[in-house]
Amino acid sequence: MGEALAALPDPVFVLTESGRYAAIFGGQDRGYYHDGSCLVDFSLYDVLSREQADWFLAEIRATLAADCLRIVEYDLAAADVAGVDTNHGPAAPIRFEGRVQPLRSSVNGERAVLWLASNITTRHEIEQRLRRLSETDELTGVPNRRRLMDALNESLAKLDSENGRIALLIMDIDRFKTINDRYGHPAGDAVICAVCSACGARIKRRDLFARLGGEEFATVLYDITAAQAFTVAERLRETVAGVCFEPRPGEASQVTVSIGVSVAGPDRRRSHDLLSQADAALYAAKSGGRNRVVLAHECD
Ligand SMILES: Nc1nc2c(ncn2[C@@H]2O[C@H](COP(=O)(O)OP(=O)(O)OP(=O)(O)O)[C@@H](O)[C@H]2O)c(=O)[nH]1
Repeated sequence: MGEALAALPDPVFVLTESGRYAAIFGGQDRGYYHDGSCLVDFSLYDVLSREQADWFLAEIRATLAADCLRIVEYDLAAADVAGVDTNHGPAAPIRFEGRVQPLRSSVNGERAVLWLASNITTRHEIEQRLRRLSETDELTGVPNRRRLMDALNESLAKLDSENGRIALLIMDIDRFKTINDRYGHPAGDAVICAVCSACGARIKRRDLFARLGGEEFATVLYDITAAQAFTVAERLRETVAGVCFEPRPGEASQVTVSIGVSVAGPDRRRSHDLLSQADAALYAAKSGGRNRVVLAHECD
């Protein structure tokens, strides 16, 4: 039986309620795991940083309290664990999936869990790459509509109703169809990319600039008043107007944008409302002559 447990591909730890390694089985593949057998009889606090040990202990206790299997994910490098031989096993941090199961009988007089640690680094990297791809606009490399909506919904959910200060800018290139018609679709694409990089460079790191699709973009500005949001939108409008592109060799051209601005407040906390207000303001900017910024409240 002991031989069968030792042959398990993934390492299995018996960890007690006080955070002691009571036993370790399996995890034989040195290409995938380090040898953790030296940890037996040590406490999590002997071999890990306080922060990491606190996290493991909290998970052990949460599993004992829930009295059922729990699945957790975490990063851990051999270098983070005192006593483990870092020469035999992966050098980089490993992404682990921990399957944590309460044990029915006590171990050394304590309640304990079985902690099965599986190396999911490759799967995790693929998941991260797919997530990045699903949130990125293919043409420009900036965040796409999905990423913008997720960020907007997340921040609106956290917004304090008293001090709600998030602005949404929707920006559309003026008479973009004429660029495509006159110079061709690839030149139109180049203009879209130029607008993205010019605007992306003008907003703060904490804010988000995204391409909604076609020649339409959106910006979420955090912790900002309506007047400040209007100023940022004006700055973006001027920035785009100052961008020179060369649709044909030796031929310089410029584009302008119209921008609608809406601001989250106690009565405007749903992303749908913010979007439709900013859209209405954008429409007002277009019909007011284009190359301008309109604040939603002006067209209420
Ligand atoms: N090159 C390029 N063109 C696109 C892309 N997506 C949408 N378009 C074009 O963008 C143009 C948008 O035209 P309209 O919606 O009529 O608007 P507009 O000409 O910008 O006029 P206003 O918005 O009223 O100022 C259409 O010709 C679309 O084919 C894209 O990814 N690349």
